[in-house]
Order: sequence, then structure tokens, then C-alpha cells
Amino acid sequence: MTITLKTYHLAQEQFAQFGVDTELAISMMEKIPVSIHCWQGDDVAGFEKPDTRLTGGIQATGNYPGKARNATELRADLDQALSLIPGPKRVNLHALYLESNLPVERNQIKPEHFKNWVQWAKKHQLGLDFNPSFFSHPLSEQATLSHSNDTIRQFWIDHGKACRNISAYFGQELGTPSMMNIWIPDGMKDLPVDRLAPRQRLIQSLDNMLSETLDPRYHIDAVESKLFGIGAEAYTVGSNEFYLGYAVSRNTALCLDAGHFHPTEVISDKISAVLPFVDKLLLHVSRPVRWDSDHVVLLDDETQAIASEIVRHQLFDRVHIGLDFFDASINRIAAWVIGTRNMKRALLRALLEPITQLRQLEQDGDFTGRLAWLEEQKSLPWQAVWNMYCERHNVPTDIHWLDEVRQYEKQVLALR
Ligand SMILES: C[C@H](O)[C@H](O)[C@@H](O)C(=O)CO
Ligand SMILES: [Mn+2]
Repeated sequence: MTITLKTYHLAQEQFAQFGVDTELAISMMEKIPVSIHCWQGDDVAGFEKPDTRLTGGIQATGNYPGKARNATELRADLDQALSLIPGPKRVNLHALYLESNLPVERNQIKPEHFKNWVQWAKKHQLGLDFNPSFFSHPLSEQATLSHSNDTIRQFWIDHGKACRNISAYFGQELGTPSMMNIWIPDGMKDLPVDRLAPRQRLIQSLDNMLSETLDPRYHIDAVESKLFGIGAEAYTVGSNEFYLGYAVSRNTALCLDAGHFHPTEVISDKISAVLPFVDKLLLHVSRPVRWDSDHVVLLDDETQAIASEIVRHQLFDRVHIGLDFFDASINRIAAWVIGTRNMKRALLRALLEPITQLRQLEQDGDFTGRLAWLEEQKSLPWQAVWNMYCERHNVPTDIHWLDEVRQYEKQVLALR
């Protein structure tokens, strides 16, 4: 018997004493995919034009060698990362990640520019998600969907429409709806005099962009708010209240990015606050650190709280878990693996929670007992269950995944 199996059996017994079925928890993990963002692999550069400058108030700092320079390299790097992450996964693409021999304007992009991605996703049994790219473009310097210039605004509306077709194509080809997230960087560095007009224009643009009804079996629209960006410190057109109102009134999904709120606000608390009003949520699980909203996801309190909310309320069909971080200062494949394994660890820990006891204590008003149990359960041997889960998926159970990343770095990344 392997050590993993021995320790798993002991853990299974221990959890059973608290009424927790570890086999059920493991089987539930199969129902909760995590959508991995492609842009960690190349510092949000994309393949539209070489040497595109990243704009839109986001930054990937660091210059770790070996970043993917084209879609073939990015898919190879993703293959490496995916092989080290257990369980169901999706991949999230930005429009910038198109493939074309000739330059294509953003309002002209078509499903054919993503056919290699679809072929690859089919081969790996992955769902794909999508994002229009409203940044890193000469016409996005001032604003996009909220621009006061009709021609520029129309260009971005047409980009959004083109992206919806691509997203629906993903859904049709792969048999699972593509969640298409709309994030725009529009905002102002310093105090605007008119905060209303850009928001009115954004509503009109979004309404126009989303006017065609698409089959929800293939495509879902989501809108993502932000508090501020670099160079847009004083005003963000697409703020939290704006998009909450938009999502509720237009019946779109709402995207909550963990890095897009005031420092003491947490999206784990927002999930139950908004779900009575919107049907679906998209999460961008990330980690804010001072000005940056996109550090690699840790197994920290907030990641755990997000996972616990999803599991405690059985929100598997209503909450779509995506990741959004980009760190160019460490091995990019390791960043994917660390962040995604942490998200999955948090989900497994949530599934192993002795929820019946906790609910009872809360109902009884025994908040002392509730806190005691919440803390004691942290020491239950969830890690033995994680190892079993990894072993069943044929991925390394522990830090040995790093050996594989280092080997790939020597054999592949170092030659770039
Ligand atoms: C690439 C961006 O991070 C992403 O599209 C958006 O979701 C965001 O969070 C911008 O801050
Ligand atoms: Mn985001």
C-alpha cells in the first residue's frame, strides 16, 4: 500500500467521525472546473502584433526568461501546466490571442482565427472562455465603449460583437457555454467634471453590443467592474455599482474580480449579496497587493472563503470560477500551477468541512462553538485527501511538480 493510500485511509476515518464523506468530496471536485487564464503565460502580450505595449492601466512586472512568443509555445506551456493540475479545467482566452498570418483589426476578428485553440481544447477536453480585448490598442488610449467619439465607440462595439460570435463558436464546438467577460479600462487620472455622460454612453454601447440574442447553451455575457487602474485613479466608468445595475437590469452575468475593490472589501462576502439578484456570477480569483490586483492566488483566508461560499451554498451551476493573475517575475508555468492548485485545494477543503455541525452551532446561537470548530477543522488531515485526489488524477501530490517545471524550463524555456 502506498503512503498516500495509507494516510488517505486514516484521514477518511477521521473525517467520517465528523460526518464528512471524503469520497463524496473527491467526486464533487469533478463537477467544479476552474478556468485558467491564458495571459499568465506571456504577460498579457498576445499575438496580434509583436512588441505590443500593455496598456489599460494593468502591468505585468518582471522579466523572467522564457515567456511564450506565439500561440504554439503558449499551448505547449499550458500543456505542461495542465499536466500538473488535477481535475476539470477550462482555458480562458483574450481576443489578443488570435492566430493569423495577416494583421486583422479587432473589429474584424473571426472564429477562424481561433480554430487552433478549439482543436487543442477538443484534444484536451477543455472548455474555452473568452474576453474581448479593449486595451493595448491605439484606439483605446483615451477610452473605448464610453468614448465621446462615435467612430471610436462604434469600433469597440463591433469588436465586442465579433467576440460574441467567437465565444458562441467555442460553445458550439466544445459543447459547453463560453463565459465571455467584458472589461474595459475607461477612466480618468484626475477629477472628471462629468461622471455621468461616459456612463450613459457605456450603457448605450453595451446595449448595442449585446443586442443580438445568443443561445445560452453556447455563450454567456459577463461584465466586470474595477475600482481604479494605473492612470485611471480618480474615476472608473465601469464601477461596481454601475455593472451591478447593468447585470441586474440586462440579465447578464456579473464578474467579481478579487483585486478590484477597496482593500478591506472581499468578494467572498459579495457572492451571497448579489446572487439573489443575478443568475450567474463569474469570479476572477486573484490577489490584490497594494496597487496591484493580480498577484498569484495563495491558499489564504480569502481564497478559502470564496471556495467555502460556493460549496456551502452549492453554487456549482451559478458561479463560474476563473483566475486572473499575471506575474512576470517568476516561472510563468509555476505561477499557473501554484495559483490553480491553490484554488482547487481551497475547494477540496471546503467540501471537507463538517458543515452539519457548523450550521447546527450557528442555529443554536453557539458562536463560541462555531468559532472553535471553524478553527479546529483547519487541522483535519485534508492534505491526505488532496494527495489521494492528485494521485487518482496522475499528477504529482506535492512539491515534486516543481521538478517537472524546472526540467521543462531547462529543456524548453531556456532555448527561447
Ligand atoms: C487581462 C485583465 O486582467 C483582465 O481582462 C481583466 O479581467 C482585469 O482584471 C483588468 O484589471
Ligand atoms: Mn479581472
